[in-house]
Amino acid sequence: MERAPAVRCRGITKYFGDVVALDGVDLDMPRGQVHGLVGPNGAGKTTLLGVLLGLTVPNRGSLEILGAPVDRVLAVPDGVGGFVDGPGLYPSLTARQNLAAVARLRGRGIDQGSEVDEALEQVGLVDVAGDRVRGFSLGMRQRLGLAAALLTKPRLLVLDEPSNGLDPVARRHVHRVLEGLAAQGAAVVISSHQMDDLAALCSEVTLLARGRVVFSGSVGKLAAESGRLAYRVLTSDAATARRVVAETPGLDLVPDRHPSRPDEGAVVARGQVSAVDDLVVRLVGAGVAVRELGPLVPPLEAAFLTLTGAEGALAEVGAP
Ligand SMILES: Nc1ncnc2c1ncn2[C@@H]1O[C@H](COP(=O)(O)OP(=O)(O)OP(=O)(O)O)[C@@H](O)[C@H]1O
Repeated sequence: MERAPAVRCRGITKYFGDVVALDGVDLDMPRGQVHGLVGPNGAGKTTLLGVLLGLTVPNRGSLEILGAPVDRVLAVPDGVGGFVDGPGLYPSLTARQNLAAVARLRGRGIDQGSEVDEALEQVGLVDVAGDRVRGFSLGMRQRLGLAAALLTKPRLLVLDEPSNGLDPVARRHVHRVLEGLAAQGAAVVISSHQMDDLAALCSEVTLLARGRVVFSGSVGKLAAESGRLAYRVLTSDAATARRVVAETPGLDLVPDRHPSRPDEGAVVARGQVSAVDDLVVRLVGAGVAVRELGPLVPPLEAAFLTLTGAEGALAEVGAP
């Protein structure tokens, strides 16, 4: 059983009236990893997370969680924790009282003292443990929701936009918690619109569009499938660099449409990674120093725009 993936969806379909929110989703999510769900607004991410949390019953398809088939009933499957659409919290109770309430409700042996303190510590809320949640910011509520989920020691943790409202320090904190959980063998599934979060955290991502899986696999594979990206190259000699780009097979020189970053020495070249490798070798051979080199649009974002049919947005940044 432990060998089974954390999640196995086959043909999961969900309608809301005439709207097809999920349209035959086949998906495996392994244990011991953070798996990202990404897609445009209305793609079906929250609906899928709701199915995993037992909040939404699909119309068709089969679901296995942690090796066990899930019945078509509204119930949190064993070993699963998390939340969608924000954590459910009691505003008039303090952070510690909220967690103690979770411990009592979901309990089975959760210590209302030490384990609650440990969860508060993990999400960095010890200093405000005695404050009422009514006065909490969005980011503090998000972290308290995460602490509540951690208390139940989930083997599958499901979170909708976990970085929503977090400042950079809190965001790092949450990343560490999620990575730690995955390192201990749990599966973590998050949805996010923040590509840098997904790139930093996720071993694998699933891209949903109009309720269908359009890609599922490693971030590296997704970037490779996005094809020819535009790279900005800052060198010691722009004129020679332009000539070398023009001479390098598989590369096109494209206008830098980022006038807000006026680097006289920068050129923008579009092509596969292998052609860009070749360019660097040729530049050095021509006595031109490469000072900076990077994709104009991060590969994950480029893949998102390409695979969801939003190439127009890519064209705006010189990467058609
Ligand atoms: N309870 C509901 N009743 C009716 N329609 C719904 C309901 N929940 C979701 N939908 C519809 O199902 C589709 C998928 O919605 P969902 O919230 O899963 O998308 P999402 O990818 O999470 O979007 P976002 O990025 O905006 O959060 C949308 O067309 C949405 O309007």
